[in-house]
Amino acid sequence: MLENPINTLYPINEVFQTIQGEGIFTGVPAIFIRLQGCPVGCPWCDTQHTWEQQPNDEVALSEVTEKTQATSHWANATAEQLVDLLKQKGYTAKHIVITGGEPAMFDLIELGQVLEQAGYQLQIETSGTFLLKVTDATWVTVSPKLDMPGGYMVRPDCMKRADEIKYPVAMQKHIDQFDRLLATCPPREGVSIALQPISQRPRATELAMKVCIERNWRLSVQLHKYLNIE
Ligand SMILES: C[S@@+](CC[C@H](N)C(=O)[O-])C[C@H]1O[C@@H](n2cnc3c(N)ncnc32)[C@H](O)[C@@H]1O
Ligand SMILES: Nc1nc2[nH]cc(C(=O)O)c2c(=O)[nH]1
Ligand code: SF4
Ligand SMILES: [Mg+2]
Repeated sequence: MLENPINTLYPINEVFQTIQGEGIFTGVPAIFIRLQGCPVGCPWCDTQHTWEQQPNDEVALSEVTEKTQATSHWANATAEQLVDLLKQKGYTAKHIVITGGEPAMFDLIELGQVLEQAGYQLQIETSGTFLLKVTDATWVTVSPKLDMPGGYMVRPDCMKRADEIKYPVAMQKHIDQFDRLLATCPPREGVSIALQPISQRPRATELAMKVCIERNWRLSVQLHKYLNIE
């Protein structure tokens, strides 16, 4: 039995099965559930169509699950509806990535409990700027967003809960900002740290590789963009 079965509605932008292209789980077959809405405002964000949750963009769940291109259309779904959908689609992956948008704007406990009961392992991709409401078993990937236009701050409790840190970089200034974050809001001992070059820019990739080698951090290159998959 769930502790609070209240049939929370989650705003869904898209659901698809692919290969995880980022972070520690790179290469793992995964189902992505992308939630609508993010106020953080990273200028280089690759999912800007998920930022606004406009009432006029609400569509039927069947429409978002059949998307062939990125749009700002979204549909409400309960956790149970999502489990039914994954079964109906015949997806074989057992790893589910909850992303967005900023999924940590929502209470993800019920979603996590229902998906875990159905046999899935959950991962959340988050900027670390909202209080996390996830199950204990959820793998938390924090991709810290520092000094972004939305004015949100990375939370020390998110940094402590992180199972991995995956920081987007393009220039030395970003490394300096990250160093200050690590000094003031340290993650747990031994947590994996990766640098992720912003938008595959060659200079960003060179910088990320250089710093990763110096610090013994990992490189995360958004494999899906090199493979031209979702
Ligand atoms: C689109 S975000 C959604 C989840 C959450 N809002 C976050 O920022 O972690 C998913 C991941 O993509 C990364 N990302 C977004 N745009 C990117 C870009 N242009 N280049 C590299 N990484 C990017 C984010 O840093 C994050 O790790
Ligand atoms: N293949 C693939 N891997 C990903 N890892 C994180 C993604 C995201 O947008 O959160 C993502 C994505 O959009 N596609
Ligand atoms: S926090 Fe994530 S979804 Fe929001 S703007 Fe930044 S990268 Fe995009
Ligand atoms: Mg992506």
